Amino acid sequence: MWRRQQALLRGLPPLRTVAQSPLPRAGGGLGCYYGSAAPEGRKGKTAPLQARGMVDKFRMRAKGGAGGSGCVSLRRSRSDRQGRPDGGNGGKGGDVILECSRSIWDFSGLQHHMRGGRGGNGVSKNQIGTRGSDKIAQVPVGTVIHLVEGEQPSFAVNKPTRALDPWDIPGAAEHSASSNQIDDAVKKGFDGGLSYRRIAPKHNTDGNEAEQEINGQLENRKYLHTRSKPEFSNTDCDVRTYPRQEEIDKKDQIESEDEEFWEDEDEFNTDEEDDDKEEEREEQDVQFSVAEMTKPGQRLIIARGGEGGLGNAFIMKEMRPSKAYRQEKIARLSTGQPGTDTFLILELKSIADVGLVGLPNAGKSTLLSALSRAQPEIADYEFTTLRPNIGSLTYEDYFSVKVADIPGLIKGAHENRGLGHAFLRHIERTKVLAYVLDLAATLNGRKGVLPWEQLQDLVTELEHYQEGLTRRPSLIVANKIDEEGADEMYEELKRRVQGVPIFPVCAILQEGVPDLRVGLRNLMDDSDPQGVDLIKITVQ
Ligand SMILES: Nc1nc2c(ncn2[C@@H]2O[C@H](COP(=O)(O)OP(=O)(O)OP(=O)(O)O)[C@@H](O)[C@H]2O)c(=O)[nH]1
Repeated sequence: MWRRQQALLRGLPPLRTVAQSPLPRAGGGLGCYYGSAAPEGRKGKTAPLQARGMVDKFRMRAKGGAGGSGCVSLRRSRSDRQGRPDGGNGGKGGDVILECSRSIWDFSGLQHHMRGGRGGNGVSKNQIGTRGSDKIAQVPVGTVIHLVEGEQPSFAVNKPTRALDPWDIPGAAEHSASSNQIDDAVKKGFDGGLSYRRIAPKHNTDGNEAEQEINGQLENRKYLHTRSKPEFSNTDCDVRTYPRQEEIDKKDQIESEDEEFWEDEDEFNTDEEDDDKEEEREEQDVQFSVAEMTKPGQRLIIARGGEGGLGNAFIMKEMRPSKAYRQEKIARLSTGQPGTDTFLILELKSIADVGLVGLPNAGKSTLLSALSRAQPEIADYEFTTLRPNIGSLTYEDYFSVKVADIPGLIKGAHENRGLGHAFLRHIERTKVLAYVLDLAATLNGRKGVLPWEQLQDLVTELEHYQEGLTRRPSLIVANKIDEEGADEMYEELKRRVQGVPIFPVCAILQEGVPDLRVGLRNLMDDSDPQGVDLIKITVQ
């Protein structure tokens, strides 16, 4: 479904869906599994080829932690037997954050469900509850986020250290940026309540908006009231009827255990039929590419923690509720807000300047290791490369080019043959394409494909995947020139393919590699570079 929709979006005829395909699923569909990421029941359905493959599409549900409950407490003393409210506000719930990291290759280490920590409950003596812990998941560079349900994710500004976060300091007077509950409640006031103090927004050092009282720190002020006796008294407000701290804790624990969020743990482990239904449903509402993670260290908040509930000290000072509604309002405002809920699809699209494309065994990985310091797996069998490898090529003037070695493509990859074309998404963003052709594929009795036919197959597959992809600046690497008879094959290739530069190379001995480096650089700088045109390839 996913592939079909992508094809439709690109204006191509829809490709066969996974369900229709008689061949094993090769990673195109949403929620596809590879290797260890696959649930038991599904492992048998995948080809052995994929057993060590990467997970480059992933569905994830995230929920911000609930805010802690505000405390309802009275401080009594000998001189004040009725006591006065001193319950602190609840702490904010933790966020769920995606962090871009160079050391992560795919989504195999992620969890399908993530949830921020719950904010701590407020405590007596006007102490604010602790902030819920953030849950951080590391994703690879090049992760694209599609939104199925929920709020748009937002990039986080540089976070303040925990020590500076006012929500972490018990009894701190500042309130969180989006302290909506406080703000709303204060603005609305209580029914029949007295005047309230206005809370003005301010910008704190980390760029987040914070709210602060105009007239100084909350805890430094006296308990202000227009009446002579404290309005909050045992008679006005029977503390026994309020949700006490222990009760709130107990209730919250039960709620969090009961929540559906954890119940549908098998949501992503259903069988293929359910998977397709799910994909169909998702298709209707997916918002594509709502965010992209392109720089290491970048942080994206995908689910926000809820605001903490208000403590009775704050409510009584700021809102001065009327007697009639007091209990009800305090009970409602003291409950922490739930965090936001999102359903996302993560997709990996590597970012590189040059994409090495070739049939299996053409020598792409060997070439990458010759061009850069990358050390991809190299072996004399097909599909050694099961995930894209990226190497960095640095020139004398410190100009740097990233080269991606894409797993081998075969004819019919768009119909899910071989590893399928799932990996082609990794070259969607490359600026330059380098077609690696094996000059020795048919030499010395080998039953391979002739180099110009290799090129034709590759170009056809790329065009099937994305129309116009092959118009990108391109060059040809004629590899394995050291083999017997490869020189003649190279000469024949030059006759049959026009319009793009061809570089004879022996990747294994690094011969011709310096010229190729220059060729790649020229192609990057060229103002009018050429792509490969099928018409300019003579096959017959
Ligand atoms: N003679 C010769 N052999 C080479 C050359 N370059 C690579 N090879 C050999 O070709 C085989 C395949 O090399 P790889 O680099 O793994 O090829 P690949 O294109 O990455 O293969 P896949 O991972 O299947 O996509 C290995 O045995 C290499 O040693 C070359 O320039 N000359």
